[in-house]
This record gives sequence, C-alpha cells and structure tokens, in this order.
Amino acid sequence: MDRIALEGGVPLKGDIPVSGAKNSAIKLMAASLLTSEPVRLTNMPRLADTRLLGRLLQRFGTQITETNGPDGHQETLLHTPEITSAFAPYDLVRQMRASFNVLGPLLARTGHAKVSLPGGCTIGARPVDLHLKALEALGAHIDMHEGYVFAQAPRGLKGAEIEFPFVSVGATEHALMAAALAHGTTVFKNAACEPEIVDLAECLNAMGAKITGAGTPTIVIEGVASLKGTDWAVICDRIEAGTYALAGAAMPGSEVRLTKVRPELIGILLDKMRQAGCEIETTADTVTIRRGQERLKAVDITTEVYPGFATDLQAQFMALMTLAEGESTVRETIFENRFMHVPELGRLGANISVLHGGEAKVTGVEELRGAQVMATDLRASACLVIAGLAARGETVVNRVYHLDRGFENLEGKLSACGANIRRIKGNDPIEEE
Ligand SMILES: CC(=O)N[C@H]1[C@@H](OP(=O)(O)OP(=O)(O)OC[C@H]2O[C@@H](n3ccc(=O)[nH]c3=O)[C@H](O)[C@@H]2O)O[C@H](CO)[C@@H](O)[C@@H]1O
Ligand SMILES: C=C(OP(=O)(O)O)C(=O)O
Repeated sequence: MDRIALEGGVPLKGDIPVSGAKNSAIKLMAASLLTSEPVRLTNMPRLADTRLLGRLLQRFGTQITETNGPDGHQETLLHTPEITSAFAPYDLVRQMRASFNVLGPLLARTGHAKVSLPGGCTIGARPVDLHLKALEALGAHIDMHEGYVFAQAPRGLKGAEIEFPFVSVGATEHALMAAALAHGTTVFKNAACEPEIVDLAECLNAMGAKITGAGTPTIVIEGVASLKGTDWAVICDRIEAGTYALAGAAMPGSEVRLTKVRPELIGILLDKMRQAGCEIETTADTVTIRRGQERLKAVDITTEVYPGFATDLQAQFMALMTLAEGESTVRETIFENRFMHVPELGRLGANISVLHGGEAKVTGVEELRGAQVMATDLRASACLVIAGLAARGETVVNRVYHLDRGFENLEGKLSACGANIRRIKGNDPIEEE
C-alpha cells in the first residue's frame, strides 16, 4: 500500500486549481444510465472512485471513453445504448457508498435491479432506509436478502409525494434520478440542498428532465418518458477547495490562491477561517488565503447540512485548530463516528478529547511533531496531511488509498506550492522496514 511522506514546516506559496467534485461526478455518471444516448462529462476528476464506478457501469453495458480535455481535465463519454445487466455485485458496491445510487437509474430504465448493499467511508452506520422508502413510494417493490436489494417496477415508476424525515444527500439524489423517468409528478419535501444536488438536477434537465426547486427543500419533478444525451461540466469540488484553503493556512507565512473555484460554496468555512485570523480575498472564481506570522485563534464549529459547515471539512478544520491559541469545540452532527482522526492527530502531539454526543474539545498546542499516522477515511487522510504540513519533522501517512478516492493529484498540487511531499509506492523498501 502506498504512503505519503511529508516534511512539515514549509509555508505554502502558489496557485492550486480546484478539480471537479467527486461527489457530483459519481452521481452524474450514474445518471448517464437513464438514457440510451451518450453523455459527455467534462471537468472530471481523475480519482479511484470515478474509475471504480466506471468499472461498475461497464458491467451494465456502458461504453466509456476517457480523453484529455483542452483544460487538462479528463472528459468522460458514457454511452449505455442498452442495459445488458442490472446486477451490481458486492465486490464493486462495497468499496464506495455512492455506487448504490445505480439502483434507481437501473430500475427506472429496465424495471428491475439487483444491487448489493453499499460500503464507503466507515464514519457511521450509514443505512439506506431513506433511499429504499423513496423508491417504494415511487412504486418499486423492494426485497432484501443475502446482502442484496432486489427491486422491481415492471410497469414503471409512478410520481409521488415524498417527505424525507431528515435530510439525506444520497437519498435525495437517488430519488431524483428515479423520479425523472416516473409517470406523473413527484414532489420532495425536506430535500437536501447541497450544490451537488443542483448540479445533478441541472444535468438531468439538460437531458430533458423537468425538475424545479433543486437547491431548496422542495423539489418538483414532472416525469418524462425518456431522456437524451448531453454535455455537462462537473461542478467544482467545494470539499477539495476547502481542504486546500485550510492547507494554505497551516503554516505561518503561507499564501495560496485557489483557482477554478466558486467561493460562495465554501462561504461558512471562509468565515470561520477569517475569525481564526486568516486573511481571505475572493473573486468570482478564485480564493486567496494569506496567513501571517501570528498564531491562529481557536474557533468553534458545528457540522450541518448545506449551507452549514460541511462534515466533509470537519477533520481538516480540526487539524488547523490543533495549533490555534485557546480551546475550540468541534461538534459533528451528521455522522456518529467521524472522529477517527483524533487519535492519529494525537500521535503528532495534538491535545484533543472526544466527549459524548459528537463533541470534541481541541486545546491548541504550540507545536506538532512529525510521526507515522494512519489514514482512517478519506477526509481524515486530508486532515493528517494538513497537520503534517504544519508539524516539525517528517510525517508519514499510511493507507493513502483513502486519499486517492477523492483528491486528484494531491502531491502534485501541494508540491507546486513548495510542500515537501512525496509518495512512497507500496513496494518501496522503506515501507517494508
Ligand atoms: C458520495 C457522497 O456524496 N457522499 C456525501 C454524502 O453522503 P451520504 O449521501 O451518504 O450522506 P447522507 O446525507 O445520506 O447522510 C446523512 C445522515 O443520514 C443518515 N442516513 C442516510 C440515508 C439513509 O437512508 N438513512 C440514514 O439514516 C446517514 O447515516 C447520515 O447520518 O453526503 C454526506 C453529508 O454531506 C457527505 O459527508 C458525503 O461525502
Ligand atoms: C464520506 C465521503 O464519501 P462516501 O460517501 O463515498 O463514503 C466523502 O466524500 O467524504
């Protein structure tokens, strides 16, 4: 398994281009199953998750062509003239939660599907009950045995009113794709409002769907008989952007400019960073982060659904707070087990106690020192990289396959800003020591 080694203590200086969003790209790829015509996705991030989903889609009969776009980003052409199999096996679905979202499109297009229960980051129990209830409300018959969901709707799906008992990004997206091809009108209440939902709804509309209200809690979908192909540029990755904004604040004297970004998507994070003492300037598509020589101040955060503080940035923000002056409280309200980075930050010398009820107290220390640490999930890995950038000496992050799921060319982007970071390949003798 690969590792990342970094020598901390170097201020970052330079530009970091933000890639297309993983959490949008994978849903857009799944949405391409809804049409027999080609869908071309541009601004695609090159990630383990998009590759893995590509392999899954190929099993259903999707032809995939990847090319380099004029802007250096990948373009992916997905074409599923016919669904040749509606079976998603455990081995592929267990590796990534969002791959479960192929169920709705397969069902809407063919009237049946057999999909394994999903895996993904182990940050909580993460059931799929809301996904299944929404598909049932749309008229699907659902059975579950041997770890698989068997879904049937031989006469097609029917529009319905669906009130989500609490906000779920995945369930909203899943039901949105299925409802696009249902007979009649579907209304969602208490839908998720994340920018990736808007990206998906707008792409579906470009494919001929009739969706209004995406980005608000009430979404109305007038089902259509079929969808057509389209060209669609994946929205920028607000979590990647936020991660590099925080990396740019890790060392005194840093100045990092994020490009190809929509600053409004990380508004709350930037406010918190300003409160902590960072200087931040934005234009329509850039964010510049300047960190002076002073110590940052402790700031509290509570994770919330969009537009609140993103749970996917909680670990990275905590990394910054480990060196801030004072005590900050980090409250995680979305996932019940998303503090696995805490003991790893402790190896670097951070002083954090996890309290009951999804709360952690971070008491800022004067210095972190490099150590061997283990990446436990995707965003926790990024948190360890940020802490490593600020630590004295060498930090080695093990199990970086988590990082490769969601960060395109992380070492390249950070090295371009002066970071002393390198990948140790799995068969490198240092790893065997
Ligand atoms: C691939 C992708 O886009 N992943 C994102 C998506 O995950 P994901 O779509 O899995 O997150 P959800 O919004 O669905 O989960 C929110 C909460 O609802 C619970 N829940 C969800 C569905 C369900 O059927 N039953 C249920 O109980 C979950 O366990 C969690 O506690 O949104 C999360 C919240 O912004 C992000 O952290 C993830 O990065
Ligand atoms: C939790 C994440 O991914 P997934 O939902 O695929 O596990 C994430 O992107 O931070």
